[in-house]
Amino acid sequence: MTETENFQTDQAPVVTIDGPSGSGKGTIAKLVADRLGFALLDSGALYRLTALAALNAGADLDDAEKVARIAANLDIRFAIADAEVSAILDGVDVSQDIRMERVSMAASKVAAIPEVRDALLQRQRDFRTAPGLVADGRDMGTTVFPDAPVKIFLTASAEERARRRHAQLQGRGVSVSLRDLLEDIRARDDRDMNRATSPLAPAEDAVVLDSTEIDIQGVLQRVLDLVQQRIG
Ligand SMILES: Nc1ncnc2c1ncn2[C@@H]1O[C@H](COP(=O)(O)OP(=O)(O)OP(=O)(O)O)[C@@H](O)[C@H]1O
Ligand SMILES: Nc1ccn([C@H]2C[C@H](O)[C@@H](COP(=O)(O)O)O2)c(=O)n1
Repeated sequence: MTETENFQTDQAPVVTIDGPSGSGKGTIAKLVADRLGFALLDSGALYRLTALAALNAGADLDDAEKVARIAANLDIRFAIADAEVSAILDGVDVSQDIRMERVSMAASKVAAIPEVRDALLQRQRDFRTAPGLVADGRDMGTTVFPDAPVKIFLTASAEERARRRHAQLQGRGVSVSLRDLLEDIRARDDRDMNRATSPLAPAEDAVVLDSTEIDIQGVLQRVLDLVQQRIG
């Protein structure tokens, strides 16, 4: 890479969208990236891929050193076809597998390991590229891209997030109880917000957007307005 390309990459604007599970980060991040022609980072997918690789290896998820080694050596890539992003682990498309509930819970556990977060930090920063990046996760605005010009903290009530997830799963033909989903969401919120390293929290300079009563188009418009104000 030439010095000029490197400069452009380091300076490329980043829009960070952090928030709890099911608040709509992934949906909004994709729409915003499409509108702006920016690259997209789904940082949760990296934790999910680490969790799946650790489960596949039969690793004890409490073995921080081992799981961190797995995170540091992940053989992954993201492929884009028909506007859909697929996650490839060791050459296999695992896009569906990483969304399974057991992987979600495992991801939340491995994400609490500081050594795993360190191992994934540079990999996330490497997504920054011209003309810009939209990054969604839990610590995009606080830790990974603290200099981002646009930071959103997207939230919604736990009940509404459980309802959305329930509808999403039903749409895919997966039957789960709303009560179980709500419990699950609360357990993940608790773990994500209370871990010692990079806990889920709005950056000081983030705009907090509560989408409980705002539909997807409404949230998208608010984010685009903010991008217009901050980046032009
Ligand atoms: N403002 C909204 N109003 C209604 N439904 C929404 C809204 N935002 C997102 N959804 C729906 O909620 C579900 C969850 O959204 P999404 O997967 O984007 O959340 P997320 O924050 O990325 O979750 P996770 O962190 O668990 O990956 C999806 O079915 C999505 O279509
Ligand atoms: N920057 C991030 C992204 C995700 N995580 C954790 C939080 C979840 O428990 C898990 C999966 O994320 P999701 O795909 O649901 O967004 O990974 C995190 O700690 N930091």
